[in-house]
Amino acid sequence: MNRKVFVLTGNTGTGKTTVANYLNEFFEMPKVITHTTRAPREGEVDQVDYYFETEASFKQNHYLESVTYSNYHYGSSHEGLARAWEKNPFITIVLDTAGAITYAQELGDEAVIIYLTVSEENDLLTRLEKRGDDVTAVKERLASQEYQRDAALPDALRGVAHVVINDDWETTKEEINQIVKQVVQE
Ligand SMILES: Nc1ncnc2c1ncn2[C@@H]1O[C@H](COP(=O)(O)OP(=O)(O)OP(=O)(O)O)[C@@H](O)[C@H]1O
Ligand SMILES: Nc1nc2c(ncn2[C@@H]2O[C@H](COP(=O)(O)O)[C@@H](O)[C@H]2O)c(=O)[nH]1
Repeated sequence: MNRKVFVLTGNTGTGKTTVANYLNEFFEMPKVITHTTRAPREGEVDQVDYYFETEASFKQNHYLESVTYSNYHYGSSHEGLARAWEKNPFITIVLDTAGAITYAQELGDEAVIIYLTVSEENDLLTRLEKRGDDVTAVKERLASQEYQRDAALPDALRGVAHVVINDDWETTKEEINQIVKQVVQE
């Protein structure tokens, strides 16, 4: 069966969730919900934004990959993937670049990697502030090692990932539509 997971990766604020929501709304692609031990932020809902886990419950799942940031675990489980694939052969997941590299290695052609970026780094700060993120937390995130790492396409994703520069949303939608069309026809 031609099943695919569209992996949306890239730095904070580049539009990964926006693209996942678009793919859900216009192509009915369910989003794989990942697991984390960090606490929910204001407005986040368990089993919608994440499966919010304790240290003990996090260990109960079977992970395709997992990462640890600021002492919190994040992981995408085989169970979560299966639940999304039960609904549709085309699904999405939002991951950092470390996760995207693992997906490319483990799933090969089943993983369609889309690396999102912007031309002007300053736009990210503006977008995240507009999104309502706490300004101090945003500045910390933009100064983090993970931010530096995800600011450029990792070597392991060169020639593998579709790179989409999300400056103008209308242009981005067209590029995403083209990628979907190409993948669905494969
Ligand atoms: N092309 C665009 N032009 C202007 N604003 C945009 C564009 N794309 C997304 N945004 C806005 O930028 C903000 C960040 O987008 P989004 O939440 O999708 O980013 P993200 O990559 O998922 O971030 P994070 O990893 O921090 O969760 C949102 O408020 C979104 O509406
Ligand atoms: N490799 C993985 N990365 C994940 C997973 N779930 C989320 N993420 C990424 O982690 C950072 C931090 O997320 P935040 O919600 O605390 O801001 C972000 O880049 C997410 O995309 C996962 O299961 N595996």
